[in-house]
Order: sequence, then structure tokens, then C-alpha cells
Amino acid sequence: MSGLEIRRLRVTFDGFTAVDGVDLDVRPGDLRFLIGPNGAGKTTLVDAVTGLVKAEGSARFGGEELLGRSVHRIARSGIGRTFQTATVFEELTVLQNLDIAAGAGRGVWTMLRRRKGVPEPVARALETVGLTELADSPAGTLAHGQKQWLEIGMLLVQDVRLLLLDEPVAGMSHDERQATGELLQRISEERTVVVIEHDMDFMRSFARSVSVLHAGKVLSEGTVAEVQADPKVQEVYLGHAAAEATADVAVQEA
Ligand SMILES: Nc1ncnc2c1ncn2[C@@H]1O[C@H](COP(=O)(O)OP(=O)(O)OP(=O)(O)O)[C@@H](O)[C@H]1O
Repeated sequence: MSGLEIRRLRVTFDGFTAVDGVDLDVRPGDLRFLIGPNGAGKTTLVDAVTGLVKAEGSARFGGEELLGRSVHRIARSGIGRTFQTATVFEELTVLQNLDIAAGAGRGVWTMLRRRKGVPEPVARALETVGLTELADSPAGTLAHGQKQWLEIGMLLVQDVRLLLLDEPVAGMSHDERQATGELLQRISEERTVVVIEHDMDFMRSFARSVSVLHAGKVLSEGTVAEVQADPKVQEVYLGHAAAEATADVAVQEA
């Protein structure tokens, strides 16, 4: 079973190189965190893999080349992503949201009709993301964290094999972060999961492996301990923190 294999990935915007020759391997069962300062190229890398921006090089999943395919074809290859803000249908119930996600090929009315029983994949996704009790609640009434879990559930019912999650715990409470970390660990046992994250505590608690991006390149890679001990990473993060502190002082003094 092969996971995500990225080679010499390059994305340029009007002459500016946002992703600059990235090699990345994420094996199934891994829970890879992609970290790095603002503008490092993390989201652009995910955009390239999901077909939202044009890229050079190669990005293969399960041995299949993704670059050059349409967004829809990539999605049909078992690749799904979430964005920083959850995109669920607020007026529909949790169950209806999952039904729609699962329902490629079925008519909308079939999906929305009240019916006995819940299809097995939907029931399993509800259970995995911990929303079984809330199946009949409108998605709009869910707490922020629960909406993110619903979105992850919508990927699970589509049997997505590679999940690319952009800052999944942004804005979550401590308990929601903990629950999300545990959820990602469970999911990644059977799938390949890549998480873009700025929350270092969350990364330290739940990452199985880490890639640090800086200025469009992979600066460092390894376990949390290896990456934290890397002087290049410390320099980028400390330099970054120092620059922010200086900017804060400058703002306060202005
Ligand atoms: N559509 C675009 N057109 C021009 N430049 C872009 C575009 N998208 C991203 N960039 C630039 O590419 C660089 C990488 O951006 P990207 O959003 O991938 O960084 P990031 O690591 O995800 O940052 P953050 O952590 O702030 O989300 C940035 O300098 C950004 O301004």
C-alpha cells in the first residue's frame, strides 16, 4: 500500500515561487504534520495536490499521478481536504450532511426523504466522529468543533484514503482539541492523514511525523523530537518569534 509521494513539486505565481522543489513521502498509517511560518507554502502544497493550483513535478497517491488531473477527478481518486472554515450545510441535519456526502449517484430527494435505518458507512462515520447522538440535529446548531468533526465525517463516508486538513483545531477549546487529536489518530490507522497546523502543543501531542516547510522548501523532517532538536528549525521559529516581538514593540511604540 503506497501513500503520498511528492517529487520536485514546484508552484509559481507570476514569477514568485511559493513551493520550491518539495519532496515528501507520507505512508499510510502516518499522521504527518506540516508546519512552518506564515507563507511557507503549506496551503499551496495542499492546493497543488488537490488540483486547485497548477504545479510542476509529481504528486502520486497510491501510485497514481495527480498533477494535471481536474479537482473532481482527484477527489474521485480518494483524496479529500478540509479548509480552515468548516463547509457544512447548516440547515440540514448531521445525518443529511453525511448522506449527501455519501450519496454520489443518488437523487437529492432520495437522500433527504425520511427513511428507516442509516446506511452502514454513514453510521460508522457518525460513530467515528462522535456525532451519533446528534445525528438529527441541524448542523447549524453544532459547536464549532463538532462542525469540523462533521466535515471529517463527510470525508470518511466518501471513503477518502488521503485526508488533507488545514488547521483543523483553529478556534477549538482545549477539550475539543484533545478529542480531535484522538480522532485523527484513529482515522490515520487506516488512512493517510496530513495536517497543516500552527498549534505547536497540538502537534507535539499528536503528530507521528513532522515536515517543516520554510520559504517553499522542506527545512526539516522527522519525529517531533528530531524536528524540535534541529537547529535550522529553532532558527526559523525563534527568528520568526523575535521578528514578531520586534513588530509588536514597534506597534506599541507607534
Ligand atoms: N494565488 C496566489 N497568488 C499569488 N501568491 C500566492 C497565492 N497563493 C499563495 N501565494 C503566496 O505563496 C506563498 C505561500 O502561501 P501559503 O498560503 O501556501 O503559505 P502557508 O504556509 O500556507 O501560510 P499560512 O500558514 O499563513 O497559511 C505566500 O507568500 C503567499 O502570499
